[in-house]
Amino acid sequence: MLTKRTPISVKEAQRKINEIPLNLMTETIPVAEANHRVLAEVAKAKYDYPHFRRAAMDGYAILADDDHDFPHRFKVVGDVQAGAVYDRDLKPGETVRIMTGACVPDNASKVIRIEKTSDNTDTSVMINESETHSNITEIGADFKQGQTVMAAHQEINPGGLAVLTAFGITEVTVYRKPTVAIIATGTELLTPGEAIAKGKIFNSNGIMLKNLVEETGGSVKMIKQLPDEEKLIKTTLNEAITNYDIVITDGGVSVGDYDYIGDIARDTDQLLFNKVKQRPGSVTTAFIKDHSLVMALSGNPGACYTGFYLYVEPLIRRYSNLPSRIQKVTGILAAPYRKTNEFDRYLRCTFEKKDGKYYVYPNGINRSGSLANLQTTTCLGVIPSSTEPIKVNSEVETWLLPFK
Ligand SMILES: Nc1nc2c(c(=O)[nH]1)N[C@H]1C(S)=C(S)[C@@H](COP(=O)(O)OP(=O)(O)OC[C@H]3O[C@@H](n4cnc5c(N)ncnc54)[C@H](O)[C@@H]3O)O[C@H]1N2
Ligand code: MOO
Repeated sequence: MLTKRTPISVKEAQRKINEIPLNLMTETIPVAEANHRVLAEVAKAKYDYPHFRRAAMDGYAILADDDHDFPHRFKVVGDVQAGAVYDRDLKPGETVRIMTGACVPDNASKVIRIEKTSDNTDTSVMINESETHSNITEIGADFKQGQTVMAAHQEINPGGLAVLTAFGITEVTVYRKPTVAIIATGTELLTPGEAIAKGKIFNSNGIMLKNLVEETGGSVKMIKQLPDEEKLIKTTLNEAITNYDIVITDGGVSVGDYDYIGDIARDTDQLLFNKVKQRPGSVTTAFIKDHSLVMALSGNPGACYTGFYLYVEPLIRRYSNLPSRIQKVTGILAAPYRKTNEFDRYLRCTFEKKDGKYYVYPNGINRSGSLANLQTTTCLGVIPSSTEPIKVNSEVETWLLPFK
């Protein structure tokens, strides 16, 4: 259906998405499943870490009073491997043979490395010289009891999992991932595995959107591929809206005869926008229904990809109380781009960093309907609308894309 649409700026469209109030929810999950989840509460040290005086070297523990006049023969009164404890005090002239990671006797002040000893037997050892370091890691060297081991709102990584596990923590409270439905529309769409046929194409946007959502931190709960049938699209869209936080559609959002998503958006009472002053993806549309955001991206692969980064990536990150991972820098357009644009163009580019400057190169075919450069694009260069082609070496706002 053809109706007049009023385009708004990208900034305004982003503002509208950014102003959607989110009901941030948390959930408690096993630490073993928490990699890349975002901690919602601070994690504190349950005890000092390490919680016992730990040998940092394989060697012999001695008293401070015996730490002089080497070489000096010591009586070996024990053998302490990691995990074991020698729970008596050392007496003058005594030592225990001790391994890295083992608990040092309370009154010992140093561990002399094995390399500095000779004539070792089960009952005696000659210690030839002292050490400048104690070779003992004192109680609480890493963390004192009650200290913050991980601040809230951090994305947990494998190193963080180690820190939490060091305190025997088995569960953490993290932000719940937003649930996402992805609905690709188009009677031309084939499912991978089907035979290619004239006029038909594979649903290449579906797999791209699924993986973009997942690597951003969303949970894809529904994936559909629908022919342009109004009733089917409406029913499926309503089912997705009822059940999920974000519904991403692609295709069918323009003004063509079968562009039903556009029609549905125009009928809603919470339309955020249905045309944006941008290329590619000027048809990008967003509306809210039943607390769910429907983000209707263009079916054109280049526009679908760009639309995800412009609007969906920051929204998914917000569900985890985190800023977008897109890094905005000022780049230098290092190769010609001759096309002029009525709207700002988010040009798919690559970049090179030299002497602290970002040199930005338009990446091959930049048409909205082209997907040739999607694998190799690493940034978007913003080319302002103009009647004149932009000059080489102009400064351009550059968005460095995550996971690239
Ligand atoms: N008369 C007008 N025609 C068009 C306008 C306009 O303003 N007036 N806008 C053009 C612009 S700009 C764009 S962008 C496209 C947007 O179209 P839709 O978002 O409605 O998408 P479709 O028409 O369904 O598809 C466009 C293109 O993308 C291919 N496609 C669709 N889905 C997928 C998918 N899942 N995987 C891969 N490729 C897909 C589809 O086959 C088409 O080639 O409209 C212009 N037209
Ligand atoms: O709005 Mo469209 O510029 O061709 O993607």
